[in-house]
This record gives sequence, C-alpha cells and structure tokens, in this order.
Amino acid sequence: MFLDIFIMWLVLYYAIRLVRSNTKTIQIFKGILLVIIIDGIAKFLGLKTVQYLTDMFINWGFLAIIIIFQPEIRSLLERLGKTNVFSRITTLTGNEKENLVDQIVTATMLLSKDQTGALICIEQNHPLDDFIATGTKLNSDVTAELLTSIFVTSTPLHDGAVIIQGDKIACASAYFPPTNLELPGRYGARHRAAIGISEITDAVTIVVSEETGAVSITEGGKIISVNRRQLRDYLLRVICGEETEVHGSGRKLNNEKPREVIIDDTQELKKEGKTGNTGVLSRLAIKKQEAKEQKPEKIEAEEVIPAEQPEVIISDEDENMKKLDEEAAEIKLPHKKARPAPSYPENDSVKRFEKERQHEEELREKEEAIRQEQLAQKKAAEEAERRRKAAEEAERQRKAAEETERKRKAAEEAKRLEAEARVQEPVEAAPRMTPEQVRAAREAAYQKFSSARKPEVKKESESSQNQDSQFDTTKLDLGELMGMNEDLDKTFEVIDSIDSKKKSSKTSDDSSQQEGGSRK
Ligand SMILES: Nc1ncnc2c1ncn2[C@@H]1O[C@H](COP(=O)(O)OP(=O)(O)OP(=O)(O)O)[C@@H](O)[C@H]1O
Repeated sequence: MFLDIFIMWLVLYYAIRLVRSNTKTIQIFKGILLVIIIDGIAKFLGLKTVQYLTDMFINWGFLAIIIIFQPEIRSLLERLGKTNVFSRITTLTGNEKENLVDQIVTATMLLSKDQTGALICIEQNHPLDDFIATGTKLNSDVTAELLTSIFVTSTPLHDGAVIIQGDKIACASAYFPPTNLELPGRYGARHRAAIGISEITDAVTIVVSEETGAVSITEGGKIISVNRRQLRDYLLRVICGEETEVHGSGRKLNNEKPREVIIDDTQELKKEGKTGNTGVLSRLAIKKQEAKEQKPEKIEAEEVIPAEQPEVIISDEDENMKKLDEEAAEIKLPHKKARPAPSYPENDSVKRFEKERQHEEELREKEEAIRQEQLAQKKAAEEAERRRKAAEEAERQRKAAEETERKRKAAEEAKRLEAEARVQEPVEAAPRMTPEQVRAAREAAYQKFSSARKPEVKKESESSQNQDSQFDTTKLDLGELMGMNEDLDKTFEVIDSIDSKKKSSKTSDDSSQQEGGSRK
C-alpha cells in the first residue's frame, strides 16, 4: 500500500514537473482543466448536451492526451531510459558550482565588454541532448577562456549556442528553435533562439548582444536584461540554490528561482507603433507593473539595470567580485574579425521556404539563360546567313565585273582584228578570187605560156582564154608571167594569214560563249 502511494506520488511529481518545464504543456494542461471544470458546472446545472460533449472529451481524453503529449511522453521515457533522473548539476559540490558560476560570469562580462555575441545555455532538469546533437560536441571543462574563445567571430564554432551540462561544456554551435512571440525590433535571431529554448525546456540561457553588448537571461519563455552582479546572483541561485542579497538595494531576491522574469517591452512596442496588438511579454509586463505597485519589495524586470548602462558599484567590500575582475583582466580576447555569415541551421519552415525560393530563382535563372542562349543562337544564325548572302552577292558582282571586262577585252580584240583585217584589205581585195580560181588562173597562164612556145598546145590555151578573158596571157611574154606569178604568191600568203587570224578569233569567241553558257 505504502509502495503503491509512493509510486503514484513519483508519477504525479514527474508529470507535474514535466508540465511545468514547458510553457506549451502548461497551456494544454490549462485547457484540459477548463474542460473538467465545464463538465462539473454542466453536471451541477443539469446541462445535458454540454455534459454529453465534455463527457465524450473526458472519455476519449486519455487517447487525446497521448496524442497531444506524444513528444513530451517520449522525452520522459527517454529520460527514464537514460537513468538521468537527477540533473548533472545537482551532482556537483558547492565549490564546483560556485566556480562554474564564476567562470560563466567572467566569460559573459568579457564578451559583453568586447561586444561579442554569445548564447550560453545551462541545462537544468530537462535534458538537452537533442539540441546538443545539432552542434559540435566538446565535453570540456567550463572555463572563461574556453567560453570566450568559442564566441570569437573568426572561429568556426562561434555560430549558435554553447550548452553547459553540469560542469562541462557539452557542445558549441547548437541550434535552438526560435520563438514565435512578437518581440521588439532590437531582439534578433539570437534572442529569439534564447527565448525559444526557454519555452520548451527549463534551461537557463544567457544572451550577449553583439550590437550593444547587453546581457540578458531567458527562462520559462521570458527575457530579462541583467548587469554583472545580477547575473552572478541569479546563477548562484539557479545553480547553487543560494539565497543572495542585492547589495545596497536593501531588498532580497525571492527564495524561489525567478521563473517569471519579464522585460517591459510595452514602451518599445509603443515606439514601434504596435500599440494595438501587444505581445505576451508586454501583457505580462503590465501585470507585473500592477503587482509591483502592490509588492514594492519584489525585484522587477523594469528595475533591472541594462548591461549597456554604466554599472552601479554598490559595495566595495565584495571580494568575490574583485576576484572575478582580476581573473577577467588576465584574459585577453583576440582582435575581432569581420563577422562571417551564420552557418547554423535555420528554422525548418523558414529553411524550406528559403530553399523553395532559391529553387524557383534557380529555375528562373536557368530558363532565362536558355532563352538568352536561344536568342543568341538565332541572332548568330541570322548573322551567318546575312554574311553568306553578302559573300555570294560580292562573288556574283566580281564574276559579273570579270565577265564584263572579258567581253570588253574580247570586243576590243575583235575590233583590233577587224581593224587589222581592214588594213590588209587592199592586198586581199586585188585578186577577188578564191584560191582555187587563182590556182586555176595560174595553171592557165602557165598553159598559155607553154603553147606560145609550142604551137601544138595553142588550141588548148585558146579554149582557156574563152573561160577567163581577164587572164589573156597569149600576149604576155615570159617576164610578165613571172612577175604575175610572184604577185600571186604574195597574195596567197596574205590570204593564208587572214584566214588563220579569223580562225583564231572565232575559236576564242566560241570558247567565251561556251563559258557564259555553262555559268548560266
Ligand atoms: N536558432 C538559433 N540557434 C542558435 N543560435 C542562433 C539561432 N539564431 C541565431 N543564432 C545566433 O545568433 C547570431 C545572429 O544574431 P542576430 O544578430 O540575428 O541576433 P540578435 O538577437 O540581433 O543579436 P545581436 O544583438 O547580437 O545582433 C547567429 O550568428 C547565431 O550565432
């Protein structure tokens, strides 16, 4: 019986812790409570339909809870499986815890002074192994030197968060899901990631702004700006469970961890013109303002001195702080280099959207490149065709010019030959006989000459005289005949030369005509 009650108590204890460690779970739990209350009221007032609905919800609620809390149940079982029921931090001794706090505070203040952005997450009861898996595992001692070195912007590990498990730096470059809360513009991706992790786990996260050097703490979905002293007090309380005093303020911090630390972002939102729809933080800030008026002794977010403001030195006798100052003075941060683009993984939906956008952009660029290439090819083809035609036209014109020239020369040559022929004409015109006729005449002349010498052949010469009276050689003496014979020889030579020239000019004409024909 006692064991039974003990087990039930354990189950309830862890269930409540699980619900409390996650703001989303709290909301769902509140919803379930509301349904149970409505069911009670319906029963009391006898509202049968409402009761039927709420009964249905409660009857099936077990299944619904399993479905709704599936990730949380899984994480609880995982946690049980790892037998890490007690957080690693609880296993440290008092001195180790204090040293851990000092190292974290020193590193944070150095980073703040140097305006080097940082995100340091300290694991509490909720294991952060899933987030450690997104980063680079280190498993090294927590020292101010190592912490500051990690966040120096020229190192590959500076992007993302450092997770501290117990007294070890479990990893660097871890990715946290950012919050979806509406926040003032001064909070960027780093602050969103810090609030995001505090919404889904009970971890405490320290953020150092790269822009202003301001130090903030996030826990339970809330963010608060702190100075060095406040940071130390806060960490001592969270890690060592110490109750500390804010020196000089005359006020004590709550015994419990300040789970609802909030920042007054109402002023900021008003400045940005977002007065209509103020976020959760601003509404909480207003509530807190009201509470403050009632309980002035409680420390409020609005009262926290922002880290960028000159720090108020409250006590000269704080030896711990002096020691921290001395330690910090020994650590020198390297010269900051230009900040490279973040390489940590982005929020899933944003990443997907960005990927799709890039893909579309690439497709558009490819299509445009193909279109441009086609256009260029078309232009090149057109240009080539234009050049080919121009070359053809130039060739045609060249040939035409050559042809004209050739014809001109041929005509000139013909003219020249004609002129030459005309010069030879008187010699050619004299006989006005064909060579056969001349040969016949010559023969006849010879016959006549012979018959004059021999009377027996006289009759034959008479008959030939009748044929051609022009060549009446009977009355010619030998001298005359010989002279005539020489004349005839000259005439034949002239005729032969004219014939050969005519022939040669005719063959050149023919060949040119043939060339013209084949070109056509
Ligand atoms: N989801 C995330 N998880 C872990 N680290 C992140 C995440 N988002 C951003 N960071 C870190 O924050 C850096 C970008 O910070 P950003 O300047 O956008 O934030 P910020 O809140 O304006 O801080 P700061 O005041 O330092 O500029 C990144 O380089 C990365 O190191």
